This record gives sequence, C-alpha cells and structure tokens, in this order.
Amino acid sequence: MIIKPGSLQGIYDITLAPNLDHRGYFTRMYDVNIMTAHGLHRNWVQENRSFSKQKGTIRGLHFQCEPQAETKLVWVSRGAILDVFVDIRRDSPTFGCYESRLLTEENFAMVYISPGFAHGFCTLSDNCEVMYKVDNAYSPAHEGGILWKDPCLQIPWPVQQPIISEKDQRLPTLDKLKRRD
Ligand SMILES: Cc1cn([C@H]2C[C@H](O)[C@@H](COP(=O)(O)OP(=O)(O)O[C@H]3O[C@@H](C)C(=O)[C@@H](O)[C@H]3O)O2)c(=O)[nH]c1=O
Repeated sequence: MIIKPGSLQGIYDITLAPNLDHRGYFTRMYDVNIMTAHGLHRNWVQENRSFSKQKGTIRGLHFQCEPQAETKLVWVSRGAILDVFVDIRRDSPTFGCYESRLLTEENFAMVYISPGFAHGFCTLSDNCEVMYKVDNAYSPAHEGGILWKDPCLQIPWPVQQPIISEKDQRLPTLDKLKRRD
C-alpha cells in the first residue's frame, strides 16, 4: 500500500499493492498499522456501497457540515469513475480549487478525502459500484452541497447532460453558499 499526499492539503492517493499469482491476486484494502503510521487511521463508522446503473451519472458535490463533517476513503469495485473533490475550507489557500482522480476496478487506486472538501463523481461505465468509508454518521440535517456545474468551478465533467438526482440539480453554487452563511 503506497500512500502519497496530493497537491491539495488533506487529499491522499493510496495505491494498493496486490500479490499476484496464477489464481488472481490478493490485496489488503485497509491496513490499520500503515494508515496509523501516516496519521490517516480514522474511526470509520459507516461503509457505503453506491451503485449507478448508467454511465454518465453524477452524484455530488456533497459534504456534511461540522460537527458531522466526514473523512471519506473512496474506491471502485466495479466499473470506473472520475472522482472529484473541491476544497471548501474558507481559511485554505486552495479554497475553491478542485482536483479529480480516475478510480477503476482495475487500477488499485483509492482516494482519501479529509473533511472540508465537497465530493462527487461521474460514472464512466454502466453498472458502476463505488465503495467508501466515512468517519461520521449520516446526518440529513448537516448535509450540504454545491452544484455540479457551478460556473465558478468549471469542472470539466465528461458529460454535459448527466443522470442526476433532483436534489443535486437544485444545489447552490459555491458563491451562493458563501453568501448564505
Ligand atoms: C449518504 C447516505 C444516504 N442515505 C439515504 C438518503 C436517501 O434516501 C438515499 C440516497 O441518498 P443520496 O441521494 O444523498 O445519495 P448519494 O447522492 O449517493 O450521496 C452520496 O454522494 C457521494 C458523492 C458522497 O460523497 C456521499 O457522501 C453521499 O453524499 O440514501 C442514507 O441512508 N445514508 C447515507 O449515508
């Protein structure tokens, strides 16, 4: 398991190290000792499995407000996604900046997203399954979000007309979110 900090502070790229043999492979998906050594072990309280039927589905961009803000550890067990995270920490020098990662069932890549990021993804294949651990309980009262096509962010999503929930279509832009509080 190789862990590298990303260029946005609080993001870590984790590459799994599968043991290959004639049967296939074995890989550790989580190692408490390695994660602790990097200061990244958390009390994961939920493990979520998200299934999207169609390529071109966008979920996001979501976060939970304090005190229910979440760390997320995301990987793909089936298909492929473009995973996107936006820095929404007001005191951060990279506030409003985003990055993306390709996560696929084959590339052994995971992304660790600290609290203070809005998170979303676009499916790049049909029948896509995304798995993620979170270190805080789901709390609808603390849910927040940013519109996927926020013109200020200019995220180059691979689709123009995604399959998306009604809730996500109504999310505010980062600018409106800023003015509201
Ligand atoms: C996230 C979540 C949803 N739900 C319920 C609420 C609702 O009835 C149904 C679907 O919820 P949503 O539409 O919010 O699901 P979804 O759009 O997949 O939300 C997820 O998106 C990705 C990008 C994230 O980063 C996650 O943190 C989460 O916000 O599942 C739970 O019971 N527990 C949970 O932890």
